Amino acid sequence: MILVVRHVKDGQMLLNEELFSGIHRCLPAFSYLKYIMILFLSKSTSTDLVINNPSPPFASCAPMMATVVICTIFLGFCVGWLLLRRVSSILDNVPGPPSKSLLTGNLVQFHDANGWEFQHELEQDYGQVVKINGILGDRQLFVFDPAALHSILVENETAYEDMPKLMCLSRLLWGNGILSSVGNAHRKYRKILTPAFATPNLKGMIPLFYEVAERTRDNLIAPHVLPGPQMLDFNSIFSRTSLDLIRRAGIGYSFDPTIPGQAPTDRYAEALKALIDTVWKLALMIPLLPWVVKFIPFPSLRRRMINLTPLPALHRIRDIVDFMDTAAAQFVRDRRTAIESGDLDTDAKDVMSLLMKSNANAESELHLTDDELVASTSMIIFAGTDTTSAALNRVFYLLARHPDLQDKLRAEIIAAPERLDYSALVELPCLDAVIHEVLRLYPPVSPALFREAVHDAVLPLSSPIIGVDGTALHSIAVPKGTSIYLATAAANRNKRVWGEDALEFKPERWDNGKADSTKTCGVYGNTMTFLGGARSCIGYKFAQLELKVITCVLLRAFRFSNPDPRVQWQKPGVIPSPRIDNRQELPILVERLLEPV
Ligand code: HEM
Repeated sequence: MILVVRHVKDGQMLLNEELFSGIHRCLPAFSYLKYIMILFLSKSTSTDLVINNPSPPFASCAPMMATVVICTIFLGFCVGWLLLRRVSSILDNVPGPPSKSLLTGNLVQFHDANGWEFQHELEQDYGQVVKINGILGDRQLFVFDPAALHSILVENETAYEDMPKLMCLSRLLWGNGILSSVGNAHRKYRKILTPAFATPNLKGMIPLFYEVAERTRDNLIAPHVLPGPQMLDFNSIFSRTSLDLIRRAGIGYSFDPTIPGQAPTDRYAEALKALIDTVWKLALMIPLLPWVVKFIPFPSLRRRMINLTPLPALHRIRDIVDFMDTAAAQFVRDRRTAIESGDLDTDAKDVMSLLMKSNANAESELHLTDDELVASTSMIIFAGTDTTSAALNRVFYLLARHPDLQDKLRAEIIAAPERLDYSALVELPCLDAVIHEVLRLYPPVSPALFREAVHDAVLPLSSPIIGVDGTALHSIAVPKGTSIYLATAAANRNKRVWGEDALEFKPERWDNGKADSTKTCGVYGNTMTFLGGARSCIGYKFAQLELKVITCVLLRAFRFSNPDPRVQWQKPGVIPSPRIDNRQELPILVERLLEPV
């Protein structure tokens, strides 16, 4: 599908061997077959020329028939061999749901809009590691055992990689950056990006968060609630707010948010949203990407093929990627010029300014090229936008449904100064508990996090599961190429970690740091929302601070209630979103508490 891009280096493409090695290894044999066909055909041509030696009836068809027979036998052999590989596996003893289809296994149930429910069933009905069926009976694992997650993300991290297919997708969309790199290249990005997210820099970003929060209050909400309580669509408000947050504090460029009901004026916001939706429409083609890149290594040729392919979604992706790429490249050029000419505000606090300033002085092995900076810009915007708006949607939906909790939280906020600094924000106990509990019970990126075993490995288990044959399994042997779903939502609701009330929304569980006795490798408090280990979310403190600032500013000014009862939380892509009749929407009743500024 998204064959557009510029930066793809052939050698970096990895194949999902478990799914593809069979077919891949057959390719030389297919070429051989083609060779035989050519031989037969050329032989047939030459017989035609021997006029004086007439052939018996059907003789001229014989080579063709032989070819067809050989092809059929060979193809049958290949398909049989592929299926045989699936017939028995070392993972068969791991319990899991029956396959729904020979072709797609459980994947449709797992990934459709209501996939959350199916995943919830897995977590309720089976052990902390569940086997599900993939394409043509490929065995995959759904994992939320704390010891197994620790092994995948920390202890034995090099044995597992982010899905090569998704890496390939993100490299094609944005180029080489933190989300699309592995090994040393990834470590380089982490090393140069981490300081931008360190506490002293985050402290400097808080005024930027307030600026955006107050703009949301004054421009997006207040004008609509002047005549009295109003139902407003908070999904669109928070989409604009989260993009504004990342543009202001992430890349240091701001724009005026649009008013709900009017057409959005910012093309970048539209482009980002449209990109994710459109890519998801072609999700079934993602597994083919590493192949496409391998066999069509030239971006210009891939582009020509896209232009010729009559798939409107593909053309849309091409145009969006072009647009985002141009915008990010322009941004990087302007920033570099400003740094070189000394015009960049020395107090600029946004992530990209900090990154580009430190990049200008970085040692050569850490230095990022302009292309890498362009990729980083797009990736930071991508990673920090929909995630934040999904979290804001949940926070305000839950506060609207829990009026007592909302009143308690508002009282805490009103008792504090209007603009809080870093330490005050992290110390408001009710605010801290609400944000932690929302992120625990409803992780915004879930359950769409994948890894693939790059060599044979063993998954340790914190408690044994009972295998299909009735024996207790204390660990699971994982063959190379196995796809693994990191079941973060299931981990966050694991009764063995959180107790019998794990499924309840109870912010008070965070009182006195009760929820904090370490049992998992999550970045804090046993939650896997931001993952753990070397690829954990680099922006997790940034994200929590922005959620806190928005909550403080909006709860001071408004009361939220009565979310539309038709709202359903669905997962059309990787991020669950509120929907009514298949439209993304979150109507909540809002009334003004303060005089407008
Ligand atoms: C509530 C909001 C957020 C959630 C739930 C979230 C969650 C995550 C998760 C689960 C990952 C790991 C993905 C994987 O390895 O497959 C991740 C990675 C990442 N996140 Fe976030 N994120 C959030 C907000 C942000 C923000 C605001 C930023 C930037 C300002 C950000 C930047 C990143 C980056 C750059 C990575 C890639 C890290 C790496 O590969 O080393 N995230 N995020």
